[in-house]
This record gives sequence, C-alpha cells and structure tokens, in this order.
Amino acid sequence: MTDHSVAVIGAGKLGELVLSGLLRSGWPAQQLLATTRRPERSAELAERYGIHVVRNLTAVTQADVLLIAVKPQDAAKLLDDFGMRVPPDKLVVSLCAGLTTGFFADRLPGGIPVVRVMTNTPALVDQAMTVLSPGPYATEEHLALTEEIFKPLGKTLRVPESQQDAVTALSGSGPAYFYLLVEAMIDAGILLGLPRQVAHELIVQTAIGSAVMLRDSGEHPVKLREAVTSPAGTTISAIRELENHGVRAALLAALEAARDRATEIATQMATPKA
Ligand SMILES: NC(=O)C1=CN([C@@H]2O[C@H](COP(=O)(O)OP(=O)(O)OC[C@H]3O[C@@H](n4cnc5c(N)ncnc54)[C@H](OP(=O)(O)O)[C@@H]3O)[C@@H](O)[C@H]2O)C=CC1
Ligand SMILES: O=C(O)[C@@H]1CCC=N1
Repeated sequence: MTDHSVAVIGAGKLGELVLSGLLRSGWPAQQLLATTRRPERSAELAERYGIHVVRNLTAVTQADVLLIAVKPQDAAKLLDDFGMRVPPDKLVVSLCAGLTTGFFADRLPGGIPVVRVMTNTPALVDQAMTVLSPGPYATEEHLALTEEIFKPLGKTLRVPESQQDAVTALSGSGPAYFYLLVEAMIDAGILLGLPRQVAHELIVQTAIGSAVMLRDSGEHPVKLREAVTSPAGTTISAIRELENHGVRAALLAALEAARDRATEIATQMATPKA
C-alpha cells in the first residue's frame, strides 16, 4: 500500500464511489481527504466514511494526489479558485468527461503532471473499467500511482488521450445503456404476463450469466449468440425484430452521439464566456 494521500476534489456521486472503493481496499482513512461545495454534503461524507472533508485549498496543500471529480462545467471555476496555488510536487488526476489534460495544464503552474482518467459506476462493486491517459509532465511513475489508486476498483487500461472521448462513450456512459436494456427486457416480461419480480430475477441473472461468460470464455460475442440461436427457433424470431427496429444502428448512433458530446463539452469549456 502506498503512503500517498489522496484528495477527491468535488466528492459527488463518482467521487464518493472512488472514496468508498479506496476504503474497501484498505486505503487508510487518514490518507484520504474530500471536498464538496455544500456543507451538508461535507457532513454526510465525514459521518459516513470517517474521513476529513476540508476546503479545496487545504486539500490541495495537504494531499499528494488531487482527483478532480467536479462536473466538467464546474472545472474552470474550481481551477480559477486554486489552480495556480497547486504546489509543484502534486499529481492532478482528472475524472471529468471531455476535458483534456491541456485544459488543466493551462490552469496549473508549469510542470504539474496531469493524468486523464475515465472510470465508471461499477466501481461500487469493484468492477469498474478505468482508462488512463498521460497528459503534460506525467511520467511512468505518475501512471503507476494512478493505477494503484484505481486497480482495487476493477480493471485498468492505458490509451492515448486522443481515444478518451470514445472511451467515455463506451465504458464511461456504458452502464447506463445496459441498465436501459435490462429495464426494457423486464418490461417485455410484464407484457408477456410474468410477475415483475420474476421478470426482474430472470433478466438480471441472464445479464450476469452472459457477462461472466463473455469475460471468462474469451469467445467473440457473435459465437456466443450463435450458440443460443437455433434454426427456425425462438431466438432468431426475436433477433429479426431487433434488426427490423434498427437496434444495432441505434447503438452505433448513440455511442457516436456520446463521443461527440464529450468533444463538444471540451470545446465549450475551453472557450471563455464572452
Ligand atoms: N457519474 C458517472 O457515472 C461518471 C462521471 N464522470 C465524471 O465525474 C465527474 C462528477 O460526476 P458526478 O459525480 O456524476 O457529478 P456530481 O454532481 O454528483 O458530483 C460533483 C460534485 O462536485 C462538487 N463541486 C462542484 N463544485 C465544487 C467546488 N468548487 N468545490 C468543491 N466541490 C465542488 C459538487 O458539490 P455539491 O454536491 O456540494 O454541490 C458535487 O458533489 C464529472 O466530471 C463526470 O464527467 C466520469 C465517469 C462516470
Ligand atoms: O454522463 C456523463 O456525462 C458522465 C460521464 C460518463 C458517465 N457519466
């Protein structure tokens, strides 16, 4: 276990998931700090996790690693407040969708390393997909430290920063697409006359079984789907309807829209308000 201290700057939904994961993995509470905007949120986190919730400037001064977890739209104001006062020995890790490492480097003193990270909400059950990219001044040592923070929360991968908007569209937002599919399939069970609880249990277990099989078999999804699809059987009747309704095309368009939105956020945030 590292002896580094970590501050989550803007501990909302995602920041809390990261904090709780670090505590589960044995990260000492006295090496964790959090900041929030609202005092009632600070009190809630301090009580729930026994960590120090402090002012941004205190966190920036005291912690070694600063995890920036505010909404992208709040990041410029946050950095206006303390960016230029970040001491030189800190590592800044951005969890913000869309924002580039350049956005942060422009608002920090020269030489501060910046790493861009996209993780996702299955961090809550230590099954996150966390993807890292080095930004200005980030060395192998900084990437390794970032991995040390996120590895206990699930899987980690490194990609060039140019791929991060696509990563955001796939794995960052990805849990939402699966939940939508599950929700729709449970509704279909209701349509077919099953009690809601039964439909829920069938679909959740089918989702878990399919996901574990995809991961553990290493097989291509086409092969796994073909094994379910009997000639003139039930599955192909359903698949014909999915294709007729453009589900595949809808997914391609949806993920492209998510990627484009990430890029647009960065452009909007980089442009100072007139
Ligand atoms: N939710 C998700 O699934 C994922 C989110 N992300 C990224 O994570 C980031 C956070 O998202 P999410 O957790 O959903 O959003 P939330 O709104 O839940 O969290 C943001 C937090 O930032 C706090 N905050 C805002 N301004 C300040 C400030 N000046 N000082 C201190 N704290 C501040 C807010 O405090 P308060 O509550 O007191 O107002 C809030 O708790 C975003 O950039 C998002 O793109 C990335 C991957 C997945
Ligand atoms: O919807 C969003 O913008 C954030 C980023 C990825 C997941 N949630």
